[in-house]
Amino acid sequence: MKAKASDMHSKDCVKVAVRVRPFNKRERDAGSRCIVSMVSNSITIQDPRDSQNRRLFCFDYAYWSHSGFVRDRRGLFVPEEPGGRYADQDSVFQDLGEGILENALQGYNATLLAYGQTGSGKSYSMVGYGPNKGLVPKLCERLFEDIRENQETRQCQVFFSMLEIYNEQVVDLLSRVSRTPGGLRVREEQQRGFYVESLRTVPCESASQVAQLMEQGTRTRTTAATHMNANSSRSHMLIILQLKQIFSKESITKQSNINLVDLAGSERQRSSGSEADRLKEGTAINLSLTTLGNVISSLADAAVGRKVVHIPYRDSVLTKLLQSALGGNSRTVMIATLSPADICYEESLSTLRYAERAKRIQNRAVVNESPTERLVKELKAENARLLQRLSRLGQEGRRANDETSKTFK
Ligand SMILES: Nc1ncnc2c1ncn2[C@@H]1O[C@H](COP(=O)(O)OP(=O)(O)OP(=O)(O)O)[C@@H](O)[C@H]1O
Repeated sequence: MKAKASDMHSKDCVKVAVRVRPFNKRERDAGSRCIVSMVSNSITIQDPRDSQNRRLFCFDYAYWSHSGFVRDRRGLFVPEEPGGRYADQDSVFQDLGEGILENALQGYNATLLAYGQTGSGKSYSMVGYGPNKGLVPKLCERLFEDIRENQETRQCQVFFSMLEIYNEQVVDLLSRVSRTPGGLRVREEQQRGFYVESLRTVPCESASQVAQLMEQGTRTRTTAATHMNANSSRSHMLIILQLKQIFSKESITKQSNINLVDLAGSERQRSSGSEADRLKEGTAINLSLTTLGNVISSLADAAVGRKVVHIPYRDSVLTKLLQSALGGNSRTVMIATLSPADICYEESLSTLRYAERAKRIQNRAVVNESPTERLVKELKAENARLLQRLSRLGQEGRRANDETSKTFK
């Protein structure tokens, strides 16, 4: 549980995973060809117009979820045969979700970002559909299991928030009151960094309570999208789990934030709306994603020693809220999702390039132990050391006295 000192100041590269989904109906109907192949952690994409043009990428994890699966009696997509290459929700969780949870339990902030074009499998990986639960519900189940198993050694509090960023406006997906015109304000404090003012944070005691809140949030998101005549795949969804752990015996409090981010579809937005809508979308909707790309590029350049004067975090709401996740105090994982189809070549190649840049980002995560508690802990240790020394000196003093009195007898 305790982070090693060497861990606390070392650089953590953003871990990147790529996942390829099965063909969808449209792709099957179009007789699409699979242009993506994977061997271990490397992935090759082939230009459908030029078979000699292949690009190879290597990532921390590569998940083949395109073929080799069956639907079992429970409705779960599982490998056709034991040990088959199909990566199911469980294996993705074991690699990515367990690590995120472990980091949060150690006191690190942790972030998981899903990036990819609309319909490439972001929501499937993050939230899941039906019995095929994704990373977020599985992570919550494991978190509350861990809390129950260790309730003798620590007390835990979990707070849940869910928000959406659309057109650079923040919408609280759990708020019971009507939407604030212009959205909620993003503020900055020196210690805390950027945060959303008046965002509802709900204390939670079980994974099922979190699941209910997520359902409520998803409903609000769909309604909001309809209300704004928008498509929810054009907004960014951010779930924040705040975890507070109190270790009374050691007088330590650890606090960590888990950010779970389902980004807007990364494809170039083609608006079917009015001229004014198109203008607005061209600037505001893409602004957060474009800025995210710029932040990632600048950080990737900085990581390879290029001179970078300015990281443009402040240019969009999303990058303000993700500042600590990108180049800051967080252990961050990105899952980039791909369609395997030839008709999606351009978008898939651009996702892979984006993911490759993200891989170079270096963060500096630290364990968030409460300083006052740490001080108490340090003072207690110092006190114990002094008492021990005093008692040793006392014994030595007594022995010396005894020796002196012996000499003078
Ligand atoms: N790994 C997978 N295995 C099986 N089916 C998948 C997988 N990934 C995605 N799918 C299916 O592909 C479809 C599109 O996936 P999903 O809704 O997750 O895309 P998305 O990227 O979140 O899209 P949007 O940006 O519109 O939210 C869904 O029907 C989903 O069930």
